[in-house]
Amino acid sequence: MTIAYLGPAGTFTEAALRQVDPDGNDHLPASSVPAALAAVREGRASSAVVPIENSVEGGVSATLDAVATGPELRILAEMLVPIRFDLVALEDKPLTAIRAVSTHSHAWAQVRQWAEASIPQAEYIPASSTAAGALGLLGATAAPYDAAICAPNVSEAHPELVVLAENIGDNPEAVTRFVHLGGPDSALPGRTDADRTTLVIPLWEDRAGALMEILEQFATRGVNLSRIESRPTGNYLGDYFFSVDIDGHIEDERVAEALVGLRRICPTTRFLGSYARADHKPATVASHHTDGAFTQARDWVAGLRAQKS
Ligand SMILES: O=C(O)C(=O)C[C@]1(C(=O)O)C=C[C@@H](O)C=C1
Repeated sequence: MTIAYLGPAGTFTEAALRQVDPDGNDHLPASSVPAALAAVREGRASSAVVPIENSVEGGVSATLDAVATGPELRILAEMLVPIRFDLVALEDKPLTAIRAVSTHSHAWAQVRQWAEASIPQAEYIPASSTAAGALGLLGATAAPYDAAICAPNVSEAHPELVVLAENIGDNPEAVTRFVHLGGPDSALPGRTDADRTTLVIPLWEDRAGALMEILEQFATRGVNLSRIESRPTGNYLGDYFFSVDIDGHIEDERVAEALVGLRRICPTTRFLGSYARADHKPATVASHHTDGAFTQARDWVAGLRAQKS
């Protein structure tokens, strides 16, 4: 049961993976989100863990785009990881002496204010992950940077790294949401009282009111959206899809009814999964949007239709 993840060891993604598989060691580090997902799609891994949303930076585009096209995948679970960044180097030195610093672009976005105030002279060098940036300092060949920004557990695992500044994130409450994905035939996680469903909705027809028509499918069934982002398909300018998280499980009548409506107006709508929310926050459901209200109304219509001569 190999699990692929955005590696190497020491990334925040690995911390999320440890929540799913604390003692396992059949973990396959990948150098990018698409590479981790390709390992599942090509059968080299049974599942993968990747970041999907950060409380400061928003959706992780690499993940939103990679799951929107290509062979389908299913989200099995989500995990939350509190984000804490340290600045590390190979030797102790004043912050004013740092020439270039490396980290993942999402991490850089979360320390930007600190960096502007504390190391304004430093050039930013992107890394494929926070741990990859830090481990680059330890490589056999000299890295084109002399400091890196990573999770504290990287310097804990590699005592050669000196921590120059601790807890440098602009928002100390930052959290990243990760998802555990399997192949399209993965068993649907059971319904709890606090679930989330993730969808990809390509804009079927570019016309006035198209987005409103999509949103109406949720609004009229009492389904709350917790995230909506538009992403370019890459096909041509102005061609977009929506990446959407809604409160609830496909086994909830209101969610199932909304998906029926959605699929009618956007026939290429993609279901990415229904799974338990990591924060266990239950959806607020009005009495006329409960399972009972939907089945009662449906039974009423079925009864009327059965009265044929
Ligand atoms: O580079 C890492 O350590 C990752 O796990 C990736 C990632 C991300 O893509 O957002 C995860 C959490 C942090 O927000 C910064 C980077």
